[in-house]
Amino acid sequence: MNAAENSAGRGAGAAVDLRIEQLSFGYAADHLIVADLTLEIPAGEFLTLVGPSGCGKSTLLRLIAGHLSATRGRLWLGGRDITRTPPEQRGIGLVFQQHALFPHLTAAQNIAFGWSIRGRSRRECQRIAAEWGDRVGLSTDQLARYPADLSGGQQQRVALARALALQPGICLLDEPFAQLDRPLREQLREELARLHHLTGCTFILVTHDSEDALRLADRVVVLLAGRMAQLGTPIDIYQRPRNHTIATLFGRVNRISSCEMVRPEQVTLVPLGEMTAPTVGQWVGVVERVRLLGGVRMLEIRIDSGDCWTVQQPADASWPIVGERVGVRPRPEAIHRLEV
Ligand SMILES: Nc1ncnc2c1ncn2[C@@H]1O[C@H](COP(=O)(O)OP(=O)(O)OP(=O)(O)O)[C@@H](O)[C@H]1O
Repeated sequence: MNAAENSAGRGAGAAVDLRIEQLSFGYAADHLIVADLTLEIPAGEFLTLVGPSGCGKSTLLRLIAGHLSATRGRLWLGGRDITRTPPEQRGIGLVFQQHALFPHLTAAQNIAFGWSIRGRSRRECQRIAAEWGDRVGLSTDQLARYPADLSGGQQQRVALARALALQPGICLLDEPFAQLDRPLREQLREELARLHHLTGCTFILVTHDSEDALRLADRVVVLLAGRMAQLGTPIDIYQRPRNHTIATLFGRVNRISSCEMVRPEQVTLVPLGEMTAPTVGQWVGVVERVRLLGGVRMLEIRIDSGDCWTVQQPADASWPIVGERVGVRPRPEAIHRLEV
């Protein structure tokens, strides 16, 4: 057993569950930012929190971390009531954008900082830093550098290692990769999934990137104006969003009627000559635009009724072309009814 695993630090080792009970909070007395939120997160779950800017995602994370105190409600971590527990005694790992690394400490010293202030020897701290540095993909050379001499991605790896090295039962991540470019984000997304698997820790990730949210999560919480608007598996949220606002957070939406929608990959294109009668469940439109997006071909089709639909095809499709008239036919089983 290594020093980290052998630790007696609060929450060290096993993942813990979190219960949020009727939690409310407002920066001003007359305006709730988090409103009567109840949620149970089982130990080891990867939960993502998604919602439009200003809906209260970071505020909720700060309440869980203990940097803000709830106006109403309770928080239970591993069966322990932590509602009034100071942040440093909650045993929660944090990777927040605003939690900068200590500039005067090397990457290795940053990673082992939590253990160093708990009295671990220098040698133990070095070993912990090497072990966690390796787990997050930092080289020995990078571990010896100061944060200012590391790239943004490397700094976030240090922040991740620093949070996870203490083996918290739960780790809160607030947009950790928001500042990074797309290829790096994708790489770190995969690494985050690997680290979640490796540590078994409960993860709560705030993100405005719907792809992160859907790819990483066991379950997704959608917050709208401080309230839980939907909770479900990624497939639930993507294919069966409760309303139009939620649907648009997670990708393109084709509206069939005021309360029915279909996703772009669930629409079949039909040559006009092969359109069947009667015409219920199919429409005709003209291709206005074709774009290659990663591995797919996206078409924008102006339906005769005036609506614009997005239809997804494999990247190597060559039909139809811009200006052509086509039939569009949503797969009946993929048509989803929204609450209005
Ligand atoms: N310290 C503060 N004092 C007063 N209002 C605040 C404070 N911090 C945040 N707010 C307000 O609370 C609301 C929720 O903010 P929060 O940062 O939780 O949203 P968010 O969903 O994380 O947004 P984003 O995705 O833009 O980061 C916003 O309207 C914001 O302006």
